[in-house]
Amino acid sequence: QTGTVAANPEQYDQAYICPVTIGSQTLHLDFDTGSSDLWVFSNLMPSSEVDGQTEFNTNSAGATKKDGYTWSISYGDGSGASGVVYADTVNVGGATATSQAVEAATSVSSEFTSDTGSDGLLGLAFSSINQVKPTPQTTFFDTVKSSLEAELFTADLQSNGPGSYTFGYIDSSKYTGSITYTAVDNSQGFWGFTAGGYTVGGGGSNSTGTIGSAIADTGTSLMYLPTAAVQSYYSQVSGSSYSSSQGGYIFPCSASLPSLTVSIGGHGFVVPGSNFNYSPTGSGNTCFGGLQENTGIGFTIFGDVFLRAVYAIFDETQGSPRIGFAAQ
Ligand SMILES: O=C(NNC1=NCCC1)c1ccc(Br)cc1
Repeated sequence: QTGTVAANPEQYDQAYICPVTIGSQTLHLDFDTGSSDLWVFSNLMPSSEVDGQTEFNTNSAGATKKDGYTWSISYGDGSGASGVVYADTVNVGGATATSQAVEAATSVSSEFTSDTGSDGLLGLAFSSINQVKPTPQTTFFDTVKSSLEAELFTADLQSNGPGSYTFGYIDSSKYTGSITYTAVDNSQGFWGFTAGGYTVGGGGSNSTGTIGSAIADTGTSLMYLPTAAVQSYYSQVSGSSYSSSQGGYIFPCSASLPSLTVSIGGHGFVVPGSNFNYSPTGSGNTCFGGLQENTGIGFTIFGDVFLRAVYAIFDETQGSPRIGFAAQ
C-alpha cells in the first residue's frame, strides 16, 4: 500500500527511525508527532558534530535553496538544532511531497550527534509550530495530505522490532476490536486530547483521579503523568524509589511491574507492565521506569511507552482533528 514505512526502534525503544527518500538520498529520520519541522544532518555542518550520520547534500540538483529562510528548534529534552532551508522532493513509502521544506542543519546539539541511528527528524505535529523564519513551512503530512486516499496517518510502534507508519489509510490488520476516537485540541500545535481515569494493575478500579489533558508524542520515549498517578503506580512496585541522581523512579530490574489501564474516550487501554521497564540504570541492577512524573514539563505526555500498547490514528478527515486509539 502506498504510504507505508517501517518504524525501526533504536536501543531501548528510545526513538523510532524511518527511511525517507529526499531527492536521490535515503535518510533515516525520527518521526515525531511532538514537533513540526523536517530537519536533516547536512554537508553544511562541522564534521565535529557528525558521527556517521548521512548528510543531506545541499548541492544536489533537486535541492533548491530558500534564500533568507532559517530555523532553530529546541525540544522538551533540552536537545536542539538550527540551520537553513531547502525545497526538495520527499518520499515516505510512496507518499511523495514534490516541494517539501527540508531544513538543513548547520549545527546540532550533542544529543543528536551521539544519536548515531538518526539522520534528523520528521515532524508530524501541526504546522502552526513549525520553526522556520520568516515564514513557517508545512509539515510533510500537511504538504501531502490532500493527495492521500484519506487525510490521516497512523502509528504502529512495536517493542524491540519493526512497526510502521501509514499515510492515507488505516491498516485493519494492525489492531483488534474497534477504534475509539476522541477530539484533538491543537491550539498549542500538538495532538492534544483528554484522558480519563486510570487503574494500576488488573484489579478493580483503584484509580483515585483523572489524568486530564495530554499529548500523543512519538518523539518522547517515556510516559509522563501527573504525580498522583505515578506515585500510585510505583506504590505497587516493590523496591521502587525516586532517584534524584538518575532523575526519576527506578526499581530492581527483577521487580514485577503492574499494568496500567487508562481510560480514553470511555475505553480502557491497557499498557502492559513490561512497557514500564525502560532501561538498566547501569548501577545496582536497578532499572529506570518508563512511567515518570510530568512535573517540570507542564504537559502530560503519552510517549512511546504508551503508543507501543495501541494502534494510533492521527486523523484530519473530519475537518476538526481527532485522534483514534485501538488495542493491538
Ligand atoms: O520535544 C518534544 N517531542 N519531540 C522530541 N523530543 C526529543 C526529540 C524529539 C516534546 C513535545 C511536547 C512536549 Br509538552 C514535550 C516534548
